[in-house]
Amino acid sequence: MAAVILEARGLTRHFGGLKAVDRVDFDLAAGEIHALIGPNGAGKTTFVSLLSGRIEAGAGRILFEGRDITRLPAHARVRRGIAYTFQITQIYAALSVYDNVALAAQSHGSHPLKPAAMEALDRVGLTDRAGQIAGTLSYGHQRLLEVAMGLALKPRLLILDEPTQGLSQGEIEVFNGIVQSVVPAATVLLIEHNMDVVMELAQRITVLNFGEVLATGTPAEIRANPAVQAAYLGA
Ligand SMILES: Nc1ncnc2c1ncn2[C@@H]1O[C@H](COP(=O)(O)OP(=O)(O)OP(=O)(O)O)[C@@H](O)[C@H]1O
Repeated sequence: MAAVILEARGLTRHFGGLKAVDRVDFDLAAGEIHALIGPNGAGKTTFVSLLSGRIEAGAGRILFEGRDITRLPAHARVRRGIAYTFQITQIYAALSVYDNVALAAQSHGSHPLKPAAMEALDRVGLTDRAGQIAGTLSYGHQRLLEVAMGLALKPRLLILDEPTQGLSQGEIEVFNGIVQSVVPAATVLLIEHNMDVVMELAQRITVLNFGEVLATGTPAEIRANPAVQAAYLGA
């Protein structure tokens, strides 16, 4: 296996009595596309929120590029190269498409700003819409803008939470191409319910169930795993 870029050990987050993420061990290989799947409520969003620092771990630790980031605030993790695009609410609806991406590029410290912002827009195919007010974009284009904002941060690790939700088939194909273009320079961790997207993109898949890792493996191994079929794929 390639070098490990991110390592979680015993990562845990409970909400009251609910074990949303429970003692999870997880390795991400540098340069891979890794999908995180599992039934609704399995703990996927909570898990990536722990990795990005949006929420604090109850126990366990996270190493990123060999350094312990468990207690770092989210913004410090962004500076280390972890970008988490999670929800459309990240977009500034009243600003132009360009300004949204430029803000992300600026927070990365890119200089000059314009080429960095335009490159990110070009990668998601939104160059022609640079001047448009972001809130007037179609839903699919807003999701692509969100990905462009993530790319403008020049991440080492890009975490995408259900990025294809609500996209048309054509937009999904564009999205798949974008993700494939990001690796292996960067690493991608993808929460995804669309199994066609998972099977096309992922080199490895981790299945979460009730806050625990049920299985990790290649797409073929995961498809053939009886426990996964019972808990998720066959459902
Ligand atoms: N802030 C919170 N307070 C209390 N419970 C929470 C909180 N966030 C998540 N949970 C609960 O933790 C469990 C895991 O939720 P999470 O959103 O991580 O699952 P998920 O696998 O991402 O689900 P989905 O596929 O539906 O997005 C769920 O039972 C959820 O209701």
